[in-house]
Amino acid sequence: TAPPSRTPASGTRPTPRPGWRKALTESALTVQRISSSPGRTKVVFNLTDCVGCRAHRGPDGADVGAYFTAYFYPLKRRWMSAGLTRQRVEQCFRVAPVQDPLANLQEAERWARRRLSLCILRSRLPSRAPLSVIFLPGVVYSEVRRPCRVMILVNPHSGRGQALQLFSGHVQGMLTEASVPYTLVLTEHQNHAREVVRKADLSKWDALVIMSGDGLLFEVINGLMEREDWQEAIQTPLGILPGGSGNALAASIHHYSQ
Ligand SMILES: Nc1ncnc2c1ncn2[C@@H]1O[C@H](COP(=O)(O)OP(=O)(O)OP(=O)(O)O)[C@@H](O)[C@H]1O
Repeated sequence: TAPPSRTPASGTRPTPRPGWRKALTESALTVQRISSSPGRTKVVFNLTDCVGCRAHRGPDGADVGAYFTAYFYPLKRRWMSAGLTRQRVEQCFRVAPVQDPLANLQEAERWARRRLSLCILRSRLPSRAPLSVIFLPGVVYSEVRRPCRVMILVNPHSGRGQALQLFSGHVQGMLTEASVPYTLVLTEHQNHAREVVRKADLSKWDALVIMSGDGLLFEVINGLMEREDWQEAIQTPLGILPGGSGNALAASIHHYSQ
């Protein structure tokens, strides 16, 4: 087992640094250097900040080791700023207990899928809650099935017309890291989201997420309430990602979830 490192750049091979130990609890992944020398020897990754992980081979075909990469979004202070914001931290771990690349990959998959994924789930939930949650840092977590299938409605004209760019720049990658399958719906006119939600087969979705301002969420709620099965439909977990101009609801939900 090797220490945390950035994902190896294509064509490069990370320098093996032996003597690190990983420990996984329900709340944290700790990586500790086995060393008698002073200095920073322990790194703790809080699993509540982790959105997902994946196992993979390295870029060098001759490397028998396998890797698992975990994606964290811890709250960090920005340079010259007083407030804390979530910032992406990608950690790649090399796994090479034996000389067999396939066995090493299986071991990396074991870490990535069974151990880390399970711990991410447990760290987010009260002890007896079902193992299900939406993996988007900075939002209120709803209890939904995993893997959860999400319909994401984006109003490309909301705010300063940048909702789609915000989605591709900030959200899309995070959904991939968290292995959340989604369908993107770009609204084309006023009340489009309302119609889509009113007619949708909601059994296909575990959550509806809107990336816009308050107006689109208002449409989605109206669409749900206009259905014949509204009592069931309104139970669908809803998510809001700020993409509008005011974003009053997203701001207040986020504020009270802190
Ligand atoms: N493609 C579209 N073209 C024109 N209007 C749209 C489109 N998609 C949605 N809308 C309408 O735009 C209205 C305003 O959108 P929304 O509230 O999401 O953004 P905003 O006004 O920029 O943000 P905020 O409400 O936070 O100030 C919504 O009520 C919705 O009906």
